[in-house]
Amino acid sequence: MIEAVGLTKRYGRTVAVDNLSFTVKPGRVTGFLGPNGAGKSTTMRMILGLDRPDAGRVLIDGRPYRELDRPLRTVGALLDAKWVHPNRSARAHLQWLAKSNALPARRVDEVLELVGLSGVAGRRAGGFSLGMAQRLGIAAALLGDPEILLFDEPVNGLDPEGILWIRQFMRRLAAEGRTVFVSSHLLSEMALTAEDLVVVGRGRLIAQCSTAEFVDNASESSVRVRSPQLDRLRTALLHKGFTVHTEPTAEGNALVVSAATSDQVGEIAAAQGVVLHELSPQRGSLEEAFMQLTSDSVQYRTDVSPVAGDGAAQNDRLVPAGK
Ligand SMILES: Nc1ncnc2c1ncn2[C@@H]1O[C@H](COP(=O)(O)OP(=O)(O)OP(=O)(O)O)[C@@H](O)[C@H]1O
Repeated sequence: MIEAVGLTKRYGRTVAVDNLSFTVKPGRVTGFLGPNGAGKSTTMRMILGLDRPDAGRVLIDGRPYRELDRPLRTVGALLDAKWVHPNRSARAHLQWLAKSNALPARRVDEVLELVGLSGVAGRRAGGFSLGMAQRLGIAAALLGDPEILLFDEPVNGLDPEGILWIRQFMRRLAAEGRTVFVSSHLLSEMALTAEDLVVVGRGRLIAQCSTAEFVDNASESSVRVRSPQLDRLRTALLHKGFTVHTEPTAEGNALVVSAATSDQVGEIAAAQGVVLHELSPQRGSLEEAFMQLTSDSVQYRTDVSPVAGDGAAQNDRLVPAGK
C-alpha cells in the first residue's frame, strides 16, 4: 500500500507536485496518468526517497522509504531502463545489484527467467533492444521480490509485442497480490492495463477512482440511432429537449443523441411508432475523458497560429496553457 498525503514539491518557482493525496492498493494495477510535466516522475521519486517533499508525506506500508529496513525487499522500481552499465552483461548487472543490496545470488537467475532473458543473460546489456532493456529493468526491480512495484512509463517506445508482454506481466504481478503503480501518458494503454487510476494535472489530483468510473463520470454518454423515419424521430427527440446531430454512415444517416440513454431514445421512438434499425449506446473513450478533465491542467499545449509575414501558413508552437 502506498499513501501520499498533501505531497508537495517545488523546483524554484515551479510547483511540480501540489498538495497531492492518493492511495494505491495491493492486488491491483493502478495507473498514474497525467499530461507531460504533470509531476508523475517527481511523485515517483518522492515515493522512493530520491527527492524530499517540501510538504506532506508519502508512506509505504505505513513508513517513509528512508525508514524501511530492507527497501529493495519492500519496493522495486523501474524509473529509467537505460540505467545500466553498457559493457556489463545482463547477468553481471543483476549480480552487482544483488550483491550491493545483500540479496541472494540465486535470485539473479530466477528474475532472468521471470522476464524471459535467461537465453541472453551473458550478452552485453548495452547491445539490448529497448524491449530487452525494459525487461532487464523489470528484472532488477523484482530482485528483492518486493510487494510494491513502481514503473515509470514502462511501455514508452516498445513494439506491440513488448507492450503486450509488459501489460500481461503487470497484471500477473497484481494477481499475486502485489501493489503495482505504473505511470503512463498512454491512456488507451492504461484502459487495458489498469483497474484503478490516479489522474494528475499540474501536480494536482484530478481524479482517483476505478478506470471504468473515470470514463463513465468524465465522458458524456450518447446514443446512436438509425431509422427509416429519421426526421420524425429527430423532431420527437428535439421536442423532448435532447441535443441531436446527424452522422453520415455507410448505411445512411444516423442520429447521435447527446446525454441520453438507449432506454430514453427507444421509448420516445416507440411512443411515435418509429421503426428502429439501430439503437446503440456510445461510451466515451478514456482519451476523451482524460482530455476533458485535464484540459485546464496541461502545462503546454499545441497552438495553431499564423506565422508572421505569411498569413496563410500555420505553425505549431508550444504556449503555456491558459494563455
Ligand atoms: N530537477 C528538476 N528541476 C527543475 N524542475 C523540475 C525538475 N524535475 C521536474 N521539474 C519540473 O517539475 C514539473 C513536473 O515534472 P515531472 O517530470 O515530474 O512530470 P511528469 O508528469 O513526469 O512529466 P513527463 O510525462 O513529461 O515525464 C515540470 O514542470 C518539470 O519541468
